[in-house]
Amino acid sequence: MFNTLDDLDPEQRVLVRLDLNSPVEDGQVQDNRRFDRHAETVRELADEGHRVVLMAHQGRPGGDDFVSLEQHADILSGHIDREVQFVADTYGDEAIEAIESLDSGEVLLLENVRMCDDELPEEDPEVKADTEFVQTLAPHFDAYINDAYSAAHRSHASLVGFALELPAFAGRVMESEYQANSSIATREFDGQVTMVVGGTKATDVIDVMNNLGDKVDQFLLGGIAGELFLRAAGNEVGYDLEGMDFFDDQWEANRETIESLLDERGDQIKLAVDLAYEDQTEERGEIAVANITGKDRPYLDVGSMTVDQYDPIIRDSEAVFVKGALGLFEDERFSVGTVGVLEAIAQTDCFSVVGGGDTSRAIEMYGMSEDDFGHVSIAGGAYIRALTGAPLAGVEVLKQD
Ligand SMILES: Nc1ncnc2c1ncn2[C@@H]1O[C@H](COP(=O)(O)OP(=O)(O)OP(=O)(O)O)[C@@H](O)[C@H]1O
Ligand SMILES: O=C(O)[C@H](O)COP(=O)(O)O
Repeated sequence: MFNTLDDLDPEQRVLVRLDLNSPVEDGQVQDNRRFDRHAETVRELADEGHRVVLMAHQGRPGGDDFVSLEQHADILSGHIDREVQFVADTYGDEAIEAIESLDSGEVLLLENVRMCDDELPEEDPEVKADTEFVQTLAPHFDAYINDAYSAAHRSHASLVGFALELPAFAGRVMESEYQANSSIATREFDGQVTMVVGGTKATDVIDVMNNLGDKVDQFLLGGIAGELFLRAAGNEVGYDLEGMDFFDDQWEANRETIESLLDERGDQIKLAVDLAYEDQTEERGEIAVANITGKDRPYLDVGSMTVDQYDPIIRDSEAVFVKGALGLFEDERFSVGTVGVLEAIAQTDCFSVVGGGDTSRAIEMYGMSEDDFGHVSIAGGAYIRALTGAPLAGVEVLKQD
């Protein structure tokens, strides 16, 4: 399929693309699971005595989180227990000097690749390979390693250009993410396959249903997306109240598609039977969907009866995939749905993949162990594409014929 670190010659000068894109609060880069995961690849390369040069991005130009990678070097250093040098340059003289001064087993992080003009426009790999950025850096290396699975849906220079100029390899994160996340599209399961879909984006849920309808036996819905399906089924939910902008635009754009999905795949689609809200005393209240008569409050989670209905379906499944949260789990009062399904998955020995940048955070937040899941993805946009079988530009260029 593609070459991995097992195929790398000894003592190489390696250029490694990671995805260290992180939340930034008041200018402070927040440590997160991406550092921990990529640490495995970086540690292995350094332990093997390669000269390790890392590339990554942070934020998008113009955004508050578009910052230097200096803090990332410190955070990563803590995860691999060795120094990560940093140079505030990507392919200028300063960067080249730092690269050329590296010794065996040393690690250097270059500046945010999105600060280079050549990085961002989405173009074909051949065009990216021909940029000054790639043409200047590539001759200083023996091999290119892409570990940035979660950014691999972007056809940017650091993700697709170097693979055409240097022998290319998949890092450990790339390998494991690719195998797990593509499995629903590529693998046959003996028993029932269940997909838990929620979150805020109706189009993600629609894409998954359109592409995987024949592979998945049951879709268990929740979240904002689930409310839109409930509304299409004739319930008085899924409306924006003052100050909200979750529903109206999505309803207008997706109403017909949702209605036809309910018509065509109604047997496979399980909707919430009750929902949770914040009551007058700021506690969690619950109401059966059948008893909702007015558009008077936002719903923030699926209810406990819904969790009771979803739980046995999960326990009877051979494989369970999760995309998107069933409620606003960041607030403990509205974590019941998301945590309920995750606990059911953790307690069974089904094959499972939990993804979505936000959703997988619930595992750590509520004290569950990643070891109880088959795979917990660190990808967002790349995960939904992989689920639906869409190719990822950064993976395609790694593939061997
Ligand atoms: N009823 C709800 N009201 C408000 N927010 C909700 C509700 N249900 C789910 N959410 C929010 O949805 C978010 C997850 O949605 P999203 O569609 O972004 O899914 P994801 O797949 O985890 O993330 P991403 O696609 O960004 O990687 C959670 O942070 C959760 O708070
Ligand atoms: O955080 C992510 O999902 C990836 O790093 C991709 O970032 P992007 O959406 O800014 O390209």
